[in-house]
Amino acid sequence: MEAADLKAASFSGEKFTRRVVVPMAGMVILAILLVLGFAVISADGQNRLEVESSTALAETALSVKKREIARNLQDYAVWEDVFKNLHETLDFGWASTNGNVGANIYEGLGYDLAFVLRPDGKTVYAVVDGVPQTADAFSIIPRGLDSLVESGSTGEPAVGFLRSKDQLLLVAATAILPPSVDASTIPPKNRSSLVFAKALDQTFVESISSDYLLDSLKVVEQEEQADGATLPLVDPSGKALSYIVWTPATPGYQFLKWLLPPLAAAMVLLGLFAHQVIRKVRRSTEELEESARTVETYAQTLEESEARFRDVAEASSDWIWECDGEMRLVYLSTRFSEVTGISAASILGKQLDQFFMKDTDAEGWERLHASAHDHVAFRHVRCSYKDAQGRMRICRLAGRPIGSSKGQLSGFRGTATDITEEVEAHARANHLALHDALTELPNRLLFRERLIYALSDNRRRHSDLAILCLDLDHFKEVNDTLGHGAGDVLLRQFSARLQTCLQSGDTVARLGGDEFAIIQSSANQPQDAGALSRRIIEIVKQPFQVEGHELHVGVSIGVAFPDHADDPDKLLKNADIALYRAKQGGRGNVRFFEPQMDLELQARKALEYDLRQALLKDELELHYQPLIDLEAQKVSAVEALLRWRHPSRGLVSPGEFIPLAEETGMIISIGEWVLRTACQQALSWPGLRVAVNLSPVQFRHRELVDTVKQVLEDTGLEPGRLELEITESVLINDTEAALDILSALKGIGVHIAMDDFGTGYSSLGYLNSFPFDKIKIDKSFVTTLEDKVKSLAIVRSVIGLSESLSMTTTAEGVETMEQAMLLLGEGCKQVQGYFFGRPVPALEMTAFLGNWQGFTVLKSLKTDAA
Ligand SMILES: Nc1nc2c(ncn2[C@@H]2O[C@H](COP(=O)(O)O[C@H]3[C@@H](O)[C@H](n4cnc5c(=O)[nH]c(N)nc54)O[C@@H]3COP(=O)(O)O)[C@@H](O)[C@H]2O)c(=O)[nH]1
Repeated sequence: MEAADLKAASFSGEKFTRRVVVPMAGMVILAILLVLGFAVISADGQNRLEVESSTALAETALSVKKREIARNLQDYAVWEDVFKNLHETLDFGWASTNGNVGANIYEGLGYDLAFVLRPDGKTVYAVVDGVPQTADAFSIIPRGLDSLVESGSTGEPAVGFLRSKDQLLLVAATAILPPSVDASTIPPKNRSSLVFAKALDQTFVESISSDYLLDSLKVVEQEEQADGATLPLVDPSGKALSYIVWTPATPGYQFLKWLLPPLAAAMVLLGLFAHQVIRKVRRSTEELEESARTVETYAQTLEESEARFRDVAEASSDWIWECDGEMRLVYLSTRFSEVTGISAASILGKQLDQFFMKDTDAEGWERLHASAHDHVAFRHVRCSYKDAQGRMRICRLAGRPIGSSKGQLSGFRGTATDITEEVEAHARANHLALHDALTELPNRLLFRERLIYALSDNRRRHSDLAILCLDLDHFKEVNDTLGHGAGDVLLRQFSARLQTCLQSGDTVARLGGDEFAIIQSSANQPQDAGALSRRIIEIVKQPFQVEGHELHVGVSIGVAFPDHADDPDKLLKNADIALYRAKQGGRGNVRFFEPQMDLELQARKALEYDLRQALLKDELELHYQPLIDLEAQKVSAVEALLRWRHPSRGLVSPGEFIPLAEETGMIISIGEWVLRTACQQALSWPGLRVAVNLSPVQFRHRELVDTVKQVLEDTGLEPGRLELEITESVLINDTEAALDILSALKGIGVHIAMDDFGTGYSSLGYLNSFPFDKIKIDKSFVTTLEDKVKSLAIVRSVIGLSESLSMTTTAEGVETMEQAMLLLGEGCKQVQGYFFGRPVPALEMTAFLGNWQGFTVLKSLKTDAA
């Protein structure tokens, strides 16, 4: 059934109510009304029949009473004795004798009145309520009696209802005639009349009522009852004098009474039954509706799913294929031609494996054939085919057997998904995941994989293996000065040169930044690793041409062998440790890993950890060494020198931990602490300048100038009382930037001293370019001042140069009086050294300053010098 048909077939509860419940209820109500109507009409009919029959009965009763009175009257009127004693003569005695026309008329016959009227109408004899008397009949019955008497004079009794003064009477009158004489011989006008009257009193009415079963019969003046149970009592002229009324039986109502309860019960039952039926039908209808809806939903879902399937089939690169039992292609969806460019007709009829070819998935290919043989479904079988242009494409096949109606295999049906792009993308992603994008060399991941393989192979073949870690010297400077673009070019050129040094089977990888690594397989280790390292160092010595610049960089190499570790990560780490040591020993070096190096590295790490804690645990402190102004003969400054009081290591020399702090960057926070502490301390030594050493790392830090400003502001030390000591090395790499920083510092008002002058490049050009406030002659010259002519010459020329540039000269490391005398003689302005005072904690320095007797010493020195 179509969805639309189902929809049409189903109808809602509302419709059900309209189409089924309402008509059914209407019919039931109509039936009830009809039955009720019929019952009421029938009851009414019965009632009317009853009224009619009771009316007939009442008429009969009256007529019986009339006939009865007429017959009784006739008995007396046609009696010889009556004719003789009451017509021919009037024998009152005879008449009143009981048994004649006396009390017996009342007591025996029940008539209330009896009259004898002469032919002239005169009442000659009367019996009233059984009492014979002479009363006038017309006085008692004033109206209608005369005509009744006249009618009865014919000899036939005339009967009618007449009214006395106070009651209604049934009256009968007839002529008194002798039975022995032919009545016609006596003319009517000569006839006497006998009249009987019976009052329609309660007794009379009740007798009729009981005799004729006329319930509640009574005489009324007006016609009361509308239902017809009434009968007029008319006088001889036909005028209604009164009415008798009674309550007729109501068999109809009885019938209704009898009928209605069971009928009502039947109706209720019928109603309940109908309700139940309707409920059931309604429920069934709703269930039907629900199932119709479900079917409709299924149908709709099916339709949507079909549409979706069609859309997907048309939109995706998949195509649908079908084979017969012999695995010959018998159907190809339209997408086939669109994707492959091949006409379906040219392929149909071919075996499935004639079109599709085995690809890298050999196991899948076997599975495909096994599935075809065993009639089971298969999927994810990767295979290839040639498209219309002859290009090799890769696709993924899935199929399931199609059963015939007899349950036999009638073929296979499935999908083919072209995954060429996916495979290519995967390969690309794979390549990207395993190679360095800049140099195209294997990356760390691939290097590690190869190393794992090489190590397992090495174990198998017992061949020797070397791992080389390489790091370009001064690469950072190239990046910083020429930019990252130039750095990238350099890295590419370097990687190209590296590859020329390798043998086939070796792997070179870029591990990150300027860090490279090589896996060298050779039967002659460690000699070959050494030779390769030297080759690389040599080849890198050749200048690189980068963006118009000729760059001279070196390379440091660390080498490790599986002898010390055959775990790939450990091996690489060992090579890295060796590289670190190579760099420490000066650039352009090669170092082979030794277990000792690892221990040193561990020690260094422990020191690094402790140093990090030192700041937090307040283990750092400053010692101060005096600087003596020879001219003014006083202590003019103190140099702040850092000390680390370690709980177990003891007092650690800055020479030991400052390089580590510089390498790890901790020097920034340590340096700031030194600066702040020294400035704060200087406040307690008024008039003295405090000298603070700046590490090259600290000097290059972009926040140096701001930090200095902030510290001076926070501590309130006058800027002119702070002297910052820098070494020549800060000027070497980027002189201009360094000069900018120096100018900024000078701008704050602090003094700048060139420390350790003579140990580095000793470029006099720096002194010209930037007017330092002071030059500190390194202690190595002072120490050898007496022995080496060269030292004296250098000291002398530095002092001369300083003077000409208006700078102060400070000679460091003065340990003897001789050195001091010599320096004084050479015109040196300031001296510093153990001879005058060793670096001491602040408290001791305060005491030293208080006890300073230097003037006398200097004076004696001056005298000696003179
Ligand atoms: N960046 C920072 N460097 C600092 C800081 N504190 C010290 N240092 C540098 O550490 C190096 C070693 O310093 P130290 O062991 O304190 O040695 C200093 C003096 O004790 C020593 N000196 C002084 N007089 C003499 C002497 O007569 N003979 C002798 N053999 N040595 C002497 O010289 C060092 C001071 O040198 P200098 O700084 O060149 O004035 C050292 O390079 C310090 O610079 C710091 O807080 N930050």
